[in-house]
Amino acid sequence: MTRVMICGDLVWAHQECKDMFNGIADVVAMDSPDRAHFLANLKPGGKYEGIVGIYRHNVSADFIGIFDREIIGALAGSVKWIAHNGAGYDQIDVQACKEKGIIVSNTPGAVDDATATTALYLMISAFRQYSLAERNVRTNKWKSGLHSGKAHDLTGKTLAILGLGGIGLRLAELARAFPMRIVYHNRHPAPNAPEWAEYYPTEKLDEMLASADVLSVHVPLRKETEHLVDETMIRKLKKGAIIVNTARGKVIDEEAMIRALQDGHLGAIGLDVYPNEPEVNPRFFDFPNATLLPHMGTETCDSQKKMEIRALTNLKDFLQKGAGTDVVPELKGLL
Ligand SMILES: O=C(O)C(=O)CO
Repeated sequence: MTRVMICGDLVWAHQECKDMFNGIADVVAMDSPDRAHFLANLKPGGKYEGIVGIYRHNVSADFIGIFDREIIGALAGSVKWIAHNGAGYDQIDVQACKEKGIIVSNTPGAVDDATATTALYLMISAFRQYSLAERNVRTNKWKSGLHSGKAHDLTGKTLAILGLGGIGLRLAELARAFPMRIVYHNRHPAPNAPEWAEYYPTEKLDEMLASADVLSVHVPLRKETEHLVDETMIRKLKKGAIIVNTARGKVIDEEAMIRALQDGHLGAIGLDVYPNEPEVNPRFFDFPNATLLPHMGTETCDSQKKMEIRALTNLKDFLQKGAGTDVVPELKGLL
């Protein structure tokens, strides 16, 4: 029987997994305690021999590390599909997969609600000083250090979205309810952008930044997007602007962001992601105007179940129809 591997525990979709692969594949759990054990068991005679597809979750990196060139190189020729659970697939060396003819899929759509509401929470907290206010209550400081002069309504403010994909679009819809003015930058106009979302192409990016009260980052981490939000971009925001990041920490130059908080150019920040998670730069703890979360963009049972099912469906569709629907853009040409 065909074999597929679950690499990183399933939490919510056990029954769905059983139903989906019943009669079409044996499901093998990756239970290696470390990378050496994993690599050894990919070899002929090892417990993962003969697998053709892999369901992968980032939690597996805690044991075997990320799917870098070493791991991709060690996968048997039988492996043709990696169904990643998550929107961001920066923990998989997609170029190495391409060279080996392995397709990678992700779970766009399934993450949109939970991640957009996380960005919304960070934005509201940043505008209204709610993070500091909560810290105050817990330490018996009441309104100490809270000034209405530093807090703002969201109504009428401009939200600039860097990367209007599924998450950015959901955030735009939520923020529109205040109402906020919505502007966005993509390399090309987003095909499903509503008419009220104003598009700023690269030539007009500076204009967008200068008009933004808050910049929310929603681009995937790739070589080209590492430190995309750099000193220059941050300084083009108006004084007192807010930055929110629920995408990936490395998309922003963290040192530049800290400098801009220190000299007051940025009014506040809201972060769910950091360059070297789970480490958080302790310098952020000194800023009363920083709202910080431990990467919980999709930490809801509803969304995580959707994500597990979407990743498993990609794997099942690969087995039954030759391809899943959510192939990552870099590999679409391989099909
Ligand atoms: O889906 C992703 O890429 C995430 O980061 C989940 O929070």
